[in-house]
Amino acid sequence: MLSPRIHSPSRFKNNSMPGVAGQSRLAVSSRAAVTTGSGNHGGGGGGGLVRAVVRVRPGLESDRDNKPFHIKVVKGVDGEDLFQISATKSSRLETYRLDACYGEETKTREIFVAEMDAMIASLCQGLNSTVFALGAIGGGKTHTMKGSREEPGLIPLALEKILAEAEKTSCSKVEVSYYQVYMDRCYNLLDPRVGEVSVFDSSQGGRVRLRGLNRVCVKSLAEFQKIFDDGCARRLMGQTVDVSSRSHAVLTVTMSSSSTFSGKLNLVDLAGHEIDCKTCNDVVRLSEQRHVNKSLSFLSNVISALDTDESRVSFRDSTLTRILQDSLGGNSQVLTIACLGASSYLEASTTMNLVARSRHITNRSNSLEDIASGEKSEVEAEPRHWQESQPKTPVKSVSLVPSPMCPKPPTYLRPCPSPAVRRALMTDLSIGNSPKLRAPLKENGATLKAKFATAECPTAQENDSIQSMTPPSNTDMIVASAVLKDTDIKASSQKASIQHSECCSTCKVGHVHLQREVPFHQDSDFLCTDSSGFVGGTAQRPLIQYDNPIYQDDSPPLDMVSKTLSSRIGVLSPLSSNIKILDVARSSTVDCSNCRPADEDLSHKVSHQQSLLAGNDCETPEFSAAINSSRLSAPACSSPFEQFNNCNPNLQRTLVKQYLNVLNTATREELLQLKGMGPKRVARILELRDTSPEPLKEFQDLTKLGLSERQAHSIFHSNVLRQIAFPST
Ligand SMILES: Nc1ncnc2c1ncn2[C@@H]1O[C@H](COP(=O)(O)OP(=O)(O)OP(=O)(O)O)[C@@H](O)[C@H]1O
Repeated sequence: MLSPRIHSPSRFKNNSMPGVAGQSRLAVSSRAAVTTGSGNHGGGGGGGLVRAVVRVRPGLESDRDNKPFHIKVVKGVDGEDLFQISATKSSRLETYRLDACYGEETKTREIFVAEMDAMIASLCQGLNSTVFALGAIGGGKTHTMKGSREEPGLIPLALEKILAEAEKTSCSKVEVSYYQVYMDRCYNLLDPRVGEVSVFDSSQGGRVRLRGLNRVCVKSLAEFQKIFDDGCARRLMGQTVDVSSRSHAVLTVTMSSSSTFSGKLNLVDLAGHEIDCKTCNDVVRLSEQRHVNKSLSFLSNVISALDTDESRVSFRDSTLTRILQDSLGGNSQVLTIACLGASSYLEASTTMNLVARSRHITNRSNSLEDIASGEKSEVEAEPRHWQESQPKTPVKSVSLVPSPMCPKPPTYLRPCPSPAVRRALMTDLSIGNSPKLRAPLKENGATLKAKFATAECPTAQENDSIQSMTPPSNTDMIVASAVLKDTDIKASSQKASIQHSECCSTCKVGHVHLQREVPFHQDSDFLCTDSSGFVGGTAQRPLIQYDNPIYQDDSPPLDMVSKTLSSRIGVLSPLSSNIKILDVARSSTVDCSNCRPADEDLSHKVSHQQSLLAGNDCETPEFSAAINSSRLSAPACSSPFEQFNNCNPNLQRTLVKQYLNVLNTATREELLQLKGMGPKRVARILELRDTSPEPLKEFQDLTKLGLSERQAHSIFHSNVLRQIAFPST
């Protein structure tokens, strides 16, 4: 069976929907459902009309042995019932103030009675409502909304009830439209001939009009079921995990009477969010998923803003929210159902955050009960103490885009660093740069460097427990204290191992891609999209994915980045020394005497660190100066290739461009003077030039000359880099 279990709460509340007095949640079996909240919509919010509930589906055959998380109800400080989702294999847990929780045994009809009866009553009075089923792929959204013949979903149940109500008031007309929003474009599902539906603003008071969307009048459930089934068959599905919906499907039911009112009910089966790297997606799939995740983030922003009664709600950020605008704002009711399957803890918490971001109360990555001894707390306490005593330094170098939507720092978001910073991180992504830190790491049998080099990553299980070990923001301090306390090898070893764990904790499976880690300032608000499209919010979500990393879990980017920046920026060195190095480098005289031995450098760092601790010198080296200094001071003793890697990326690009330019334009004689260019290769270049004026545009184009990549590098190296390093040769 699936792990999530609903622990019955000690008390239940009558939790009524507006418009229907006395509608009781007790209609739902106490064994399977839990309700909390203050009795109004949006129990945790500002008294808005947003209800956030969770439905946990039973385990399927494929979920066997997969117990990624538990859900339980706990008592809040003031005695209220709170929902807690906790990882099975670690002590990570998050707490939300939700309105209800429906367990594995709850039938859709029970949810309908509890949540939607009142909505339909409101519809009859001319109010608009929207129901969203949201969750990861395979979470049970379609089962909840559409259902099956054996267990009809909320859509057929709603239609059944609406048609019954319409019959009572003989003048009411029930019409349905059905469309999908795919890659932010709207398509009619009832009439395939129409194709794309145009969304444009109407001249009447900010309303949105949909040109090409037809409404079909339905009189009986059988009639509706046929239309609906046809529409469902047209919905875009992917084959990645079983059959998965790749678009948001919206069924809009309009109930109107010629004289009095016209209410609208939107029933939305959202596309599932997913961590794209898990499924080795192709380009189209990635793009689809990116759109899905992005639109879900925008929807979450809207829900959160409505829930907290914010004065500005950004409906226009995505097509879906733009279309649904008139059924979300004002006095419309919104019901969000978080459908949780047996996905990972991360996916479950992402779902919860998307649905109930503004109800997110706590987020703990470690729990004292789970810590066998006090050892870890001590290890954490020291860096924290150190951190508190320090001025904020290197991370501010990374510019962050402030988000107007995020009142709290979203823990899963990290801003993308500039390519230069990424490169800098990549080159220095090794704690092993410090011999004193390397020693304890070696002692532990696994240096970070080795870890990264061999691309070893913790397993999912390890990862969860790793994440629970220490809060992310401590690692930088751990690095610092490890450098400082060289006498305390044991302590350093402990700290270094924690640091190592954190650095690797961003991925659960597969390999590590060095470029994926990006700086993250936890004290800042910012808005950033990742490759999978998530935008803003406070959801626990992994984010930036460069090239082809595989990650699954929330990560401590601050630590790793602080660490790497520390080594790159030279934050532990005094400004004066940076300037000195810079000056030496600028003098353009390559002199090995300027390269201080590592130990000397370290002692320098230590002495500066000690002076920092003593509060004597709080100066922070300029980021750019430090970058330059480390780049410029290094090459004296390094190979030309290392120099090339160390030099400014713009310079690298320029050199490559110049080199290719020479190959594209030089005469035959000039080309023959180049190293590695024999008559055959030169002839090939001239041949290529006949076909195109600029045949070599990229470095990779050198393979057109019949060179392997290695040969191309080697020739480039001998022609260009040697000239830089040893101009006299
Ligand atoms: N409450 C439930 N009881 C029994 N089976 C369920 C329940 N919820 C979901 N399932 C089953 O789980 C599987 C996945 O559910 P479903 O297709 O509804 O997921 P989904 O969230 O719509 O996925 P996707 O985003 O990929 O479309 C289906 O086989 C469905 O029958």
